[in-house]
Amino acid sequence: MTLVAGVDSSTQSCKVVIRDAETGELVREGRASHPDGTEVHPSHWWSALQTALSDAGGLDDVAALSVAGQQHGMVCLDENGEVVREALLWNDTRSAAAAADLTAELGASEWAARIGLVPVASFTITKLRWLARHEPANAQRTAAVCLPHDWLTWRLRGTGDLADLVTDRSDASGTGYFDSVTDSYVPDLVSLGLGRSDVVLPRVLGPAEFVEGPVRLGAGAGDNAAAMLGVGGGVVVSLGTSGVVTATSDVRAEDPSGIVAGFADATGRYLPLACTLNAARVLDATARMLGVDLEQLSTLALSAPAGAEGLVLVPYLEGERTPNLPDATGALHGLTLTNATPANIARAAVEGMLCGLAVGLDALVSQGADVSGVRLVGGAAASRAVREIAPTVFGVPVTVPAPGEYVADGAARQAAWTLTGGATPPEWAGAESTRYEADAVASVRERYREAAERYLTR
Ligand SMILES: Nc1ncnc2c1ncn2[C@@H]1O[C@H](COP(=O)(O)OP(=O)(O)O)[C@@H](O)[C@H]1O
Ligand SMILES: O=C(CO)[C@@H](O)[C@H](O)COP(=O)(O)O
Repeated sequence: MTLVAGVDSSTQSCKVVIRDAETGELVREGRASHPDGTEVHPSHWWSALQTALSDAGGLDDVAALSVAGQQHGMVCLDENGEVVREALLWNDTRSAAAAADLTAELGASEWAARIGLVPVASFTITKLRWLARHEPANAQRTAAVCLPHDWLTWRLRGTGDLADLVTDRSDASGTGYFDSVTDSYVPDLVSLGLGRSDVVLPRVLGPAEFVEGPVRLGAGAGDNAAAMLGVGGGVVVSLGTSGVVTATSDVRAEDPSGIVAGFADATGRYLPLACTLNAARVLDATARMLGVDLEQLSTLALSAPAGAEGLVLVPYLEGERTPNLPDATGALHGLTLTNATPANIARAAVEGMLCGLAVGLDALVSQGADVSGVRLVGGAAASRAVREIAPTVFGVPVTVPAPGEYVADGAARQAAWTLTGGATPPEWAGAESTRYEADAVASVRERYREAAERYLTR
């Protein structure tokens, strides 16, 4: 049996799956936690990867490996390959003013037309602008810029040579300085961010291309592109730290409102995507607030009626990206003496988180996506309340693949692709799915829309 490994270096943890390259059957797996925070030294990802790999039984019998990871994080390296400063992650909003400036400088329509994105604080280019403005010595010392998954692939490769940095088209398309139609970096946009363009950027490998390391190393991917490869297509809603709605397309999305980002996928196509900053952690915070665990939160939420008797939770706990409100805070609206119960609060948290994602689904539809059903993945898809309430908010049937690590699975499938070559990835049997159907409750979204317009800033 030939084995392949897939890695998901995500915001909260590192997961490794080892699968049979031919059938996709899961052979073993491992995981390790990442530290909290939106500013993290990449060495933590490296030690978590080592732990997760050893937890998964190591790589001695593995033929190929690909790393998928959280998108957009800014990893700056000096000319010796040392990390210049802690990486700023996708959910670090300190570059919000830089994003607004960059958008104003070219105009939203030109950004959308040139690279399919309108800058928001998540994208790497805004972090480079922040660095140039606030830490000019670090900006000056930066000899190479890469993304979390690129850096891990490079460390695995082990040469220490900046010229050996590689990436893939899906993650490059989220930087803000890569054109996924011509598949090339845009030097004037690198300059617009960093103030200069004479930095090393990772070479962009094709979907089945590889480089040599301790094992064959695939190009890797952004986590959302890898999840799409892992579940095998459709409209995917992922409820991890971020809430993400994605589909696959033959054309790049160019949305001047910036709600839909025109990313690339991991197969040579495109991945229109809308992303919120507030998903699974809204439930973590609500459970903490109510003094219950996640299982009890789910039970409480399902014991309350749809609409939580008028309670609406607007979940902007980390600020928000969709809509672009980096300084907004969350709020609980509609409290009365009768509806102020733990059950209603739990229900409002689940509904509020899902309503935030439904805004993204609407935006995908307005970009031409056919949303007749969604596939639910990510940590919070393990919640029964989330699975059962999702169709009432989204208004379409929801299928939930068997619990698994779909980002790491997509990376493993890419690793297998490096062994088979060809235009398409190897066919692996899809996971068993459970389908959830329920009538849409339109009033939940209507009341959320009204509440979401009212928020306090930090
Ligand atoms: N049963 C559950 N109910 C609700 N949330 C859950 C449950 N199990 C895990 N989670 C949440 O899922 C999140 C981790 O999901 P994951 O997709 O791994 O995130 P990320 O990819 O951003 O690191 C955590 O916030 C965790 O609390
Ligand atoms: O910023 C985005 C997508 O644009 C996020 O989806 C990140 O890629 C982080 O993903 P998770 O760690 O939450 O899965």
